[in-house]
Amino acid sequence: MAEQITDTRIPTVIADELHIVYRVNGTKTGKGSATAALSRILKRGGEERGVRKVHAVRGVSFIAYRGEAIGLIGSNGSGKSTLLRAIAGLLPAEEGKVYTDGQPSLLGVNAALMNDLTGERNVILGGLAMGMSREQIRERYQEIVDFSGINEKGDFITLPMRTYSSGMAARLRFSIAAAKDHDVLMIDEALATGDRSFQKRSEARIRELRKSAGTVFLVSHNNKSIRDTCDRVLWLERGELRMDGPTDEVLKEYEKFTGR
Ligand SMILES: Nc1ncnc2c1ncn2[C@@H]1O[C@H](COP(=O)(O)OP(=O)(O)OP(=O)(O)O)[C@@H](O)[C@H]1O
Repeated sequence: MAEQITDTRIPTVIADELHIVYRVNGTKTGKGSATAALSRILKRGGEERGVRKVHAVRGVSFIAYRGEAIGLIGSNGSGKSTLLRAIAGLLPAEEGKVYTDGQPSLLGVNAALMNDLTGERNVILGGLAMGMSREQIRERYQEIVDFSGINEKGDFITLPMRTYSSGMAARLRFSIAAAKDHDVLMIDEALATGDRSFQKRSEARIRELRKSAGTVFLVSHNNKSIRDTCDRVLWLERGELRMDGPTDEVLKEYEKFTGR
């Protein structure tokens, strides 16, 4: 008899046997030269010489559901950021597929705001980039600035972002992204950069975002942040999914692996 389907959860992201490969040019002698570039252009078909492939994600499959907060862990270079960028549609799949419900938003520490513009202008720019109207941004503006804590030590919001410390800039980026309810919000290491009180505020906001029915992915090397925010963890190692399960179980194995 056919098995009855009782799963009523709503999938938001499906990765099906996903492979991501980077191609790096100019890895042979004469790398950056104009003649090397020209010969690359002139070469047709086959694998080009001097092009190195980096197979960063190798056959990863999982289903994420609405209301879940999923931690992504793994040692340096294991493919966490690459996987997030692929889910956001910023990298093409070499093989396999990613399906998403709605537009995923990727919030990286390097998310592109304009360094020469003031914090104020960047709040507007970031809001518009996320699809908010000017009206919505105006309504939320003070909330974003207060949440970021940028103005706690003076009127910094009217200074260009290049005058901010890396922690201050990361806080502002997080605050802008967190001002909107997202279908799928992906956060790459943002929590590691703020100070402890800001980390606590952002963890609370992540929990709220989850409640408003979205899915949150969090990449972090801070096991405590993962423990406090996520109920499920994906552990990547050398581009492969080594474990997928409840936070406590996966972190226990991961801590054994890393010797902590
Ligand atoms: N733009 C790129 N071009 C070529 N290779 C890349 C590129 N970005 C990342 N890689 C390679 O892909 C692999 C996975 O990198 P990725 O940044 O996804 O790892 P990560 O798990 O996020 O690492 P970390 O914890 O250090 O941030 C690494 O081997 C890295 O060298």
